[in-house]
Amino acid sequence: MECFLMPKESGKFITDRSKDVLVLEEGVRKVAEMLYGKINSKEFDPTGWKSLHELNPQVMNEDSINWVFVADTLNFSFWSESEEHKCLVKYKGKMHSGYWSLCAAINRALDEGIPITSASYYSTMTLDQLKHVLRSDTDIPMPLIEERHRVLKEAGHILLEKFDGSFLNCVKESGKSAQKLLQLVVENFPSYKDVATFEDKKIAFYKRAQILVADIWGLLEGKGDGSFNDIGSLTMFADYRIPQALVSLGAMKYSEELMKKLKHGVLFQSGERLEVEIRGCSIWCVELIRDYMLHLGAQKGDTIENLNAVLIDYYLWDYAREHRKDMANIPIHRVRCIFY
Ligand SMILES: Nc1nc2c(c(CN[C@H]3C=C[C@H](O)[C@@H]3O)cn2[C@@H]2O[C@H](COP(=O)(O)O)[C@@H](O)[C@H]2O)c(=O)[nH]1
Repeated sequence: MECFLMPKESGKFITDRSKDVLVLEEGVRKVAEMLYGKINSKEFDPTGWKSLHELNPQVMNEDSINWVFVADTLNFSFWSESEEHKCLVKYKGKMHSGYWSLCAAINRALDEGIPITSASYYSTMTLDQLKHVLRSDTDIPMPLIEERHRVLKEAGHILLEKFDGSFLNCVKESGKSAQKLLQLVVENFPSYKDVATFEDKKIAFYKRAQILVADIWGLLEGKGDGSFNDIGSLTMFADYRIPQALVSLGAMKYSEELMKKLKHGVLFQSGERLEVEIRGCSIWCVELIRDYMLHLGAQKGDTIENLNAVLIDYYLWDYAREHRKDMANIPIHRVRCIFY
């Protein structure tokens, strides 16, 4: 079995050697102070996963757990060439873009009587059936539809073979450990194995695997099968939105060289040095933000209930969605892959 540095250690290893992405101590402190002011808000409470997002399942049951598994199996690469022309999915009278277009499409299918969250169904779906489920309400389709079809069928077959067709069985096998569930996911579901090589070191980001564990924790509000005693060991999820937010907020900085490529909309390859530096530095940057928030709490003598990289990530991701316009001067890095 090949051994990879886990995401946290990968983040540190990459940050210490990064040439085109910098983590800025001063900016980290500024963001930590901004977030500290929100520490008692809904956003920093596990119940926020449902109450803040109407498209997320609102009932804590096995169907919802299988909904999360399908959503996170397909949770990648929603960005479009142009902000004006992109895939949009209309659900209950509202238009949804990006990751939320996927959630809207899943809910639309369920409303139409298509059992899209049942492994016995999606493990044998045809490409045309999936194209119908994920159909856009604009003339721009959801990106990577063939890859989505491949990874969804593969995940469905494995879930049927190894976990009796339900992700709840995988969660139960983890014995309430986030790290155990993370390992079960990356060892059993190949499309979740989000790894790379950086300066001859095998590193892991495990973005979709970590967010899958976190979304189960959020759905179950950290209770029952989701009471992971080690949820704090997960890092932020290295996607293409959080780096944009971190640079926009001044906690991270790109070199002139890298900025030029981003502004030209260069297509990066998954695993290339610049892309790995962006993802790795984002992980470490959020680790430092969390540490500084804990330091602020200790200084003020506050007892902080829930503070972990997961809730910081969720907050920053929602923040980036709400401040899309303010962040327009910091382009996302464009990659087409199944990992994020
Ligand atoms: N780091 C991080 N990356 C996240 C998420 C989510 C959705 N999670 C929500 C669901 C429940 C929670 O309440 C979260 O609010 C999607 N992504 C990634 O973003 C990209 C899509 O972006 P856009 O094109 O703007 O929709 C794509 O790479 C996708 O994989 C997150 O939370 N954190």
